[in-house]
Amino acid sequence: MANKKIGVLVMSYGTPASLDDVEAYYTHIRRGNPPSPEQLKELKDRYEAIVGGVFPLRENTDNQVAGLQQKLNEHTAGSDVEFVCYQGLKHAYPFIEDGIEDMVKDGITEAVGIVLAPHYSIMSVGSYLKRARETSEKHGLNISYIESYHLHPQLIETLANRVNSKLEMFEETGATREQVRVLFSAHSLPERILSMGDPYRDQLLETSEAIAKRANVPSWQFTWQSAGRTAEPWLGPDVLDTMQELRDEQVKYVLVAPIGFVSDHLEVLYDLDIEAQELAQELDMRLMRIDSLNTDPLYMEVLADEVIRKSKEVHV
Ligand SMILES: CC1=C(CCC(=O)O)c2cc3nc(cc4[nH]c(cc5[nH]c(cc1n2)c(C)c5CCC(=O)O)c(CCC(=O)O)c4C)C(CCC(=O)O)=C3C
Ligand SMILES: [Fe+2]
Repeated sequence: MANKKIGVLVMSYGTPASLDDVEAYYTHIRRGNPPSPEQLKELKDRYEAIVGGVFPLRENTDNQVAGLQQKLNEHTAGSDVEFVCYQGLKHAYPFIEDGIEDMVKDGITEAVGIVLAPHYSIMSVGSYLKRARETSEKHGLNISYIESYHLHPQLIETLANRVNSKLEMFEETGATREQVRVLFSAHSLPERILSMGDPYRDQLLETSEAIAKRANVPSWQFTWQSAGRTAEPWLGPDVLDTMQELRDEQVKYVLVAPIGFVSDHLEVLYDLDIEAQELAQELDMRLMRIDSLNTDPLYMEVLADEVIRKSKEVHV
């Protein structure tokens, strides 16, 4: 029988639960400033284009948390430790603060926090951890964090498999591996993160390089996507500009691998599958993307392994 319960705070960006929730969600992202009707319509249109009436995005995260819980149970069966997962979202209910308060209510005193994003940035993971830290301190919860896991061997393995299987699909249609340009991509952030010494870009390049090596990718480069529309400069080049350049280089086959995202989100289903795909048609280019990890057992193993390792370090 388990006599020690350790809480696991599973954090992510959060996605609205329905089309009606988009306004409140967007207002939260904009730090309480409601979007203009035009901005709201534009975002709602993007969601509508991908969900077609149903709204499956929240389920992706719910399923990942359930998958991690199950993996952790497998690992701890018969031991005296039990892990209990709680969700904490940045911009939607249950918020990071709610997850921590639920743990405290359940009598949990020790916890590990992990984010459903492998790469650390002050502006992404860093801000999740800051909020978790502040709320935990208020409640006297002893919580430690996994900041990144961008080179975890099973993460590289499963992403390399996904790249490989799409390269094979290209080969089946008559292209050679050398003719396919693999574009590793991630969510852009404001350029100023670089002068802040942020590890985000370097970690993304390390993941890309490790996958390229393991999957024997002859031709690849890194590009950004989904930049915000604010006045300040965001990291580039953007995937759409990169595709224009590839056309000038006569590249006909492109495989995009959005390694900064771990499940099917707006950035994958809209920015890549609709927007980038439309451009590919215009450029007479064949564009594919790797499947998202979602509840991939190897990804669940990565998360469980990180949580167990951290808990052994801190909560012996
Ligand atoms: C680094 C990063 C990740 C990856 C790491 C991580 O996962 O943390 C990420 C993920 C996500 N971003 C998401 C959605 C949105 N992000 C926005 C806006 C912004 N993202 C930013 C950064 C990131 N975002 C930033 C700096 C902004 C500007 C405002 C702000 O400072 O926050 C906006 C506003 C409108 C727009 O600009 O499009 C939306 C709707 C969804 C859920 C989509 C769904 O529902 O499927 C997910 C997974
Ligand atoms: Fe975002």
